[in-house]
Amino acid sequence: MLLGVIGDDFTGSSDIANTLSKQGMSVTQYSGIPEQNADAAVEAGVVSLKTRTIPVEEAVAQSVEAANWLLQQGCQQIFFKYCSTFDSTKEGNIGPVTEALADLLGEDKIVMCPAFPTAGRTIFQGHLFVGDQLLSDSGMRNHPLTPMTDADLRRWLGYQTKWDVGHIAYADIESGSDHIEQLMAASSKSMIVTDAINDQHLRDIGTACKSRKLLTGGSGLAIGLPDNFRRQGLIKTSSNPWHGESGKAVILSGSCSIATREQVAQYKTCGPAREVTAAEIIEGTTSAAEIAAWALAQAQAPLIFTSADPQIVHAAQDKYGREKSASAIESFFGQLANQLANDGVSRIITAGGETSGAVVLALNIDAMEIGPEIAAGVPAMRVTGRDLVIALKSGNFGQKDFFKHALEVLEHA
Ligand SMILES: Nc1ncnc2c1ncn2[C@@H]1O[C@H](COP(=O)(O)OP(=O)(O)OP(=O)(O)O)[C@@H](O)[C@H]1O
Ligand SMILES: O=C(O)[C@@H](O)C(=O)CO
Repeated sequence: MLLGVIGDDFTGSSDIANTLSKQGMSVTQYSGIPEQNADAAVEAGVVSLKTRTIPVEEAVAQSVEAANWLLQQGCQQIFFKYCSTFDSTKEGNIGPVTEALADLLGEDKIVMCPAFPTAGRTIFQGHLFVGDQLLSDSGMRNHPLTPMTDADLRRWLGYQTKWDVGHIAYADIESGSDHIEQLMAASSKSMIVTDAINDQHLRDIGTACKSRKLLTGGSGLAIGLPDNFRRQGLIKTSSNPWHGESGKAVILSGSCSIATREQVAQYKTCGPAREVTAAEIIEGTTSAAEIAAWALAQAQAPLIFTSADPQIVHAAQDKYGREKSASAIESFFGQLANQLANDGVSRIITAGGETSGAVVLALNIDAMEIGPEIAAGVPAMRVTGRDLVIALKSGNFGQKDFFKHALEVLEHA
């Protein structure tokens, strides 16, 4: 294994696995830290954790353990993947996890670059944009767990770390990889926010970081990394033997992002859909078994969703508590997925990082092989050793008809 990635959620992990696979690396996504060694053919291993919103100490401990496993597999470089919208609170976890990984690896200049221009996330003068809006003006200001109320990455990261936070601005990034490499070499110990508004910027930053032991960012930053290994003759050309599954399918959506709510609304016009509320789950007026029975009785792939508008989410959080509502809903989706897989469902689409993590963990999935891209940042995946294909959609990703399109790719491609 050449490159080791630690993803702070499961959809983000499949996002970067998709990027690396498209750039020609042989990639496997692991669910949690594997107990065994990786297959020798794996060139990039992505360890998916569910650490984005757990307490800082736990996120740090799990990330360090994941890094140690990846180093044992021979990785030359570690990439800490977080969200392209920098999802975190003022307390962490991005800063503290980066500090701990830097200490482990002996790295003291670390790029912090969540930019993902393909999905409309760009960084300019240290500020993160979603399309033409500042992050703090975008739907992310209402995120159920990590409301992003400040677009200045330097300031937000500054709350989370004792390290100095540096910045390489657009004009320097435009000057290319040698210049970026020199600026990094000349800087003192720091986490360095790098502007990036297009893929060439990300390629140049990636090239400039060829000798760095640790990088951090969104999947966009990974675009230039396979070439660093390819130039050293370390990447083998591998074929990607993907095949889909034609059996029963289900869509599970716990994401409350604007994009997902639009996708839910669209799917409701053409397929069976059932909303489950936080109150029904928490007060036990419905159950995973009941919803599974409804799902299995549908002629077309059913959508089960808790996705709701911000005012509904806030009302549930005020009544039951933010953590309690999130964990009850996540555990509901986990039980539901388990029940449906036991009943023969072979295509599962999930929306939302936390939701996807809960589902993959409940299904006891060890590893997933990366197949064709369904939408930017979302690959079709095959669960290793099982007749099960899966797509984990990040909350903000995908076009309006994503669910219908994903069902087709998982079946036919
Ligand atoms: N109706 C609801 N009321 C309260 N909380 C909800 C409701 N529906 C979902 N949630 C919770 O909101 C959180 C949504 O986070 P999730 O990571 O799944 O989606 P996302 O943030 O849109 O996706 P991503 O992390 O990929 O951007 C989950 O913890 C989920 O359980
Ligand atoms: O970077 C992104 O936006 C996604 O891969 C993600 O992490 C969402 O959970």
